Amino acid sequence: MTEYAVRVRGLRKRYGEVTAVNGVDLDIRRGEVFGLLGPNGAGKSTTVEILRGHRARDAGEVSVLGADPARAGRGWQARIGIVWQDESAAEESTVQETVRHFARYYPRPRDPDEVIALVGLEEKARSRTKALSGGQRRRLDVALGVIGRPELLLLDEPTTGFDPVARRQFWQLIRALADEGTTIVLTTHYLEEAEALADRLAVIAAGRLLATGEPATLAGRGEAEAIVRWTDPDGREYEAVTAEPTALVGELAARYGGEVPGLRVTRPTLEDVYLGLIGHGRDGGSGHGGGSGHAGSDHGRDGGSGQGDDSHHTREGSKR
Ligand SMILES: Nc1ncnc2c1ncn2[C@@H]1O[C@H](COP(=O)(O)OP(=O)(O)OP(=O)(O)O)[C@@H](O)[C@H]1O
Repeated sequence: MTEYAVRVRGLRKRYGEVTAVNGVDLDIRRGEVFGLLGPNGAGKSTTVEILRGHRARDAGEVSVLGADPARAGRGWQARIGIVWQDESAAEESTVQETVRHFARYYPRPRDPDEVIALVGLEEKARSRTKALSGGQRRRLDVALGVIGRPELLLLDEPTTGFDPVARRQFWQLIRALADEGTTIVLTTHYLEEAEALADRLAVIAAGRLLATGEPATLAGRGEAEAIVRWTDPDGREYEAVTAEPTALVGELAARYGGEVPGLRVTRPTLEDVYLGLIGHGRDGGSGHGGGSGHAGSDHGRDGGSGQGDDSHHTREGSKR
């Protein structure tokens, strides 16, 4: 058994004139929760479909659970669970019948009633699937994805349409599956979901990999300086970028004789880093790389306004 559940090298896929995947490399370790982020049309679904063997590639090497998806057989397929975008059709059969039916396809399925409870559909177990709400149907999709006790679970935007409580229940389920050793690859547009679940992330745009890493350190986020904002009693807003926010807050507290008016101290969020990577950072720039930490921001470039000292880059009247 190799250390990796998924290895991809130089993956390319075109649809006519459109290059959907343009030379992507991925290494996803066994037992890892791996998030794929990227704007609409980035190539995420295409990549996941190729990993599953549902789509042929034009070039590159792909190994999933030790096999090439283009040539792997039924035994290999049974080791993989999937939750696709808009998958389930409205049916006359009930939730329970549907889950039991799918369980029969697998050699070592989970208990269908347990799975129904895991996805929070107990009260709907006897409802026809056509009577489910959009979010409930999505939960059924998740149930069908995990019923076969997969070694690798591929989830394409699994929580679209979930209410906030359902989303958190789903996160618990994913963490429980990860604790059991399931490798999980998920695409999502919810950055808080990526942050909550993923051990590592890849950001792709226009079919190319822009960055990979842990959510806390992606694209220099770990070393990024803090932004300290405050409002002068005369109403002017200030912000300073500093590696030593505590020291600056101490200086400000001394200057204002106690409470610093309108004080806020922030570090770049995953969203800041993501937007910087895909070229929609705070400066609206085209920053691909985000090596500065505040990916796409212009902090620290236009020096002081007289407030603060050389260790903090301060400017006045900034706005988000
Ligand atoms: N079956 C298809 N035929 C032609 N073009 C396609 C097909 N599927 C995807 N594409 C194109 O390939 C590109 C990548 O699409 P893909 O669905 O992989 O993106 P995505 O990152 O999953 O997007 P989203 O976040 O919107 O789901 C897009 O430009 C899309 O229009």
